Amino acid sequence: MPEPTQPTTGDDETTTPAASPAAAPATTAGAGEHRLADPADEVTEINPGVDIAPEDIGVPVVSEGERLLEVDEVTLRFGGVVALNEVSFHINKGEILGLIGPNGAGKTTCFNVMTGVYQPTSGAVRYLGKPLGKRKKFQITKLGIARTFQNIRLFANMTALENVLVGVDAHHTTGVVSAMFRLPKHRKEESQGYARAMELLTFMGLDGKADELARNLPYGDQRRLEIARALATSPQLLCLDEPAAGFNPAEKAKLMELIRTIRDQGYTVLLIEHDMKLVMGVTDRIVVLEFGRKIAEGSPAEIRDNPAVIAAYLGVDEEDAS
Ligand SMILES: Nc1ncnc2c1ncn2[C@@H]1O[C@H](COP(=O)(O)OP(=O)(O)OP(=O)(O)O)[C@@H](O)[C@H]1O
Repeated sequence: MPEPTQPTTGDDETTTPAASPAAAPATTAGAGEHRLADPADEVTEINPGVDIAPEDIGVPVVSEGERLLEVDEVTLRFGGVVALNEVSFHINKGEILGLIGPNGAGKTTCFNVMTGVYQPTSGAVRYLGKPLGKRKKFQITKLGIARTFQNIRLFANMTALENVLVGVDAHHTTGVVSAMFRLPKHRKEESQGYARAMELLTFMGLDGKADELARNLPYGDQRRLEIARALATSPQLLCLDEPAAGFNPAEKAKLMELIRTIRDQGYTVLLIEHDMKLVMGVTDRIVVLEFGRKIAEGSPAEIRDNPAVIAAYLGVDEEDAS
């Protein structure tokens, strides 16, 4: 994605980009070393918001199938570029929604608008019925929207465990004084946070890597660590930006299983992904963007047969594609 030409509205980005797919060795699925957690493992059960329930921080909880987030006629311009053009769609609690489209369609920009990186030029994003407004990134994280990045952003010089603890800390309620004097409430939060972080590392098959520096982890592990860190913020909505980039087919198949397991444990997932097999295999519904506009929305089967979508991907006129 190009460098921003518009100032961000969120807090400063403090993460250090980790090794890129080209710079780091890919994991070899099936090699045994970097196993994804088996969804059937009892120990891998996790609960969203296990430490802090959303209602504890004033966030209403919606039931399965109810509308969690709504993108309402959102337009975003970067100078002359209309990255999003009156885009509307919604995400229901408990579903896996795919956001697809050719390169430059506006998918990542959409994530950026939903997570407070950019303010829409017009339109609104509503979460649990309320506009996100000018909330900053950390405030949106606290409300329950977490994301991973197309280009992995981990704290490269921190261990896997420390990276996840950063996510857990987002919900800590004790302050500096409590920490300095190691008051009981702080110590309790700290030990709960540690347990939660280890639980998430186990869930992602990374428990054996807890003490390794993020930058030394193989590429596939870095991608899974990013998901663990996002889950550590106890989100209601998990946004994954091309989580399978750089994965081989076996790793993609495992990722698909993992995404399903994440949903089965109560999370709602929004997935940007170029790999059509993965998107078609794991999502309940798909929204398609092209040149910043929504061109289709429907079930994977409907999207697969949609002439406008086929045309967008093949780069031909819609009539020629039908
Ligand atoms: N910060 C920015 N400044 C200027 N233009 C931008 C910026 N971010 C995105 N764009 C432009 O907005 C459009 C949408 O970009 P975006 O990265 O959202 O597409 P995408 O669908 O995520 O693409 P890809 O699949 O290649 O990641 C593109 O034309 C892009 O060049």
